Amino acid sequence: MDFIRVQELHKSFVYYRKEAGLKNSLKNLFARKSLVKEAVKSVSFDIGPGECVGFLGPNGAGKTTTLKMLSGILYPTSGEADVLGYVPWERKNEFKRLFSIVMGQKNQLWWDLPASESIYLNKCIYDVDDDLYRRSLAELSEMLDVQELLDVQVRRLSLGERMKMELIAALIHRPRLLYLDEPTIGLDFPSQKKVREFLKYYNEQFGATILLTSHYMKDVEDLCKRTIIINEGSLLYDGDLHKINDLFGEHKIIRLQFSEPVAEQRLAKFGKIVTGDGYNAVLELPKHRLKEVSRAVLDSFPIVDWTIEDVPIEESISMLYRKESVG
Ligand SMILES: Nc1ncnc2c1ncn2[C@@H]1O[C@H](COP(=O)(O)OP(=O)(O)OP(=O)(O)O)[C@@H](O)[C@H]1O
Repeated sequence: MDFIRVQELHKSFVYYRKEAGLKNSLKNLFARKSLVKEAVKSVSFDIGPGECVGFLGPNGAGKTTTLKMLSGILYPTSGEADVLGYVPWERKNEFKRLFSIVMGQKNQLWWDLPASESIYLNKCIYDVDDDLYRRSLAELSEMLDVQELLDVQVRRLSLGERMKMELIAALIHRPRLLYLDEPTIGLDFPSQKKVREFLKYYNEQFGATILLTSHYMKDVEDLCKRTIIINEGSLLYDGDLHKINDLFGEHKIIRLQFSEPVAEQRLAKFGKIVTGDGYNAVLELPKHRLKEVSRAVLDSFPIVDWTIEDVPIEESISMLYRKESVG
């Protein structure tokens, strides 16, 4: 049975344009111009139990709007969703106990109180029994290495420490489903890594299902085998993250370093020059030309070093955003 089933989900926002100035404010009182933004357009997908799925798209693609509908914060304009057997926007209490949503850009903890107080409040709201609460708090705070900080006022914590507390508060009732909206935004690399390791542990240890949005590709590469990509509200791709490269024909990258400058015109006949500054160049070419081009390049230029790599996944995803749809 599917854990999340989304069918033709659609969300339009009606909003009003308000021009600046007192005169325009008065004019708006009598004649407001309404505009419609279609944030999510007939999106459908299924997610199975225990899956960890990356939910990607450029700014304004409709990711947060979709997550808000799937957690019952927003009503859709049309379409259906079944999440763990519930219709999210009916907001049944039993449903609310089964999931958590963590937003990297929003603080859900009490700012002036220690994180332990907000965590305890969630224990009471979710009616977590004392034994499970003690075990979960000890386990989660140890995993995230923040035991010493639980009793520090939230406003005195660093961004990374606060995000770890947000995660503990969100997971104290052991939800089966976790929506994560940019959980590593603004964190330094060690904190990003720690949060990723922790999410992996939570997914594996408790079989939790995770739907993750992030603009850091490393988050998605480390955690999610499957990726759903949307742009301008429409679904563009649903599948294996690393198969995105195949959509554009298999290409490879050759990275070259020369002992003396090489003119770009001489390189151009071997492939598309991605970057080049005389002493270094990056060429992109179809995989079937790899052998022939490698040999020719090695014979023709004063090579100091060279490597062959896959096209970076970010590059393919940007190409996907620029295309209207993929057949
Ligand atoms: N309440 C609202 N009223 C009008 N338009 C809205 C509202 N909320 C969101 N939008 C618009 O809907 C579109 C999708 O927004 P959404 O926040 O879902 O994007 P996103 O994919 O999460 O983007 P980001 O990566 O920047 O967070 C945007 O163009 C946004 O301006």
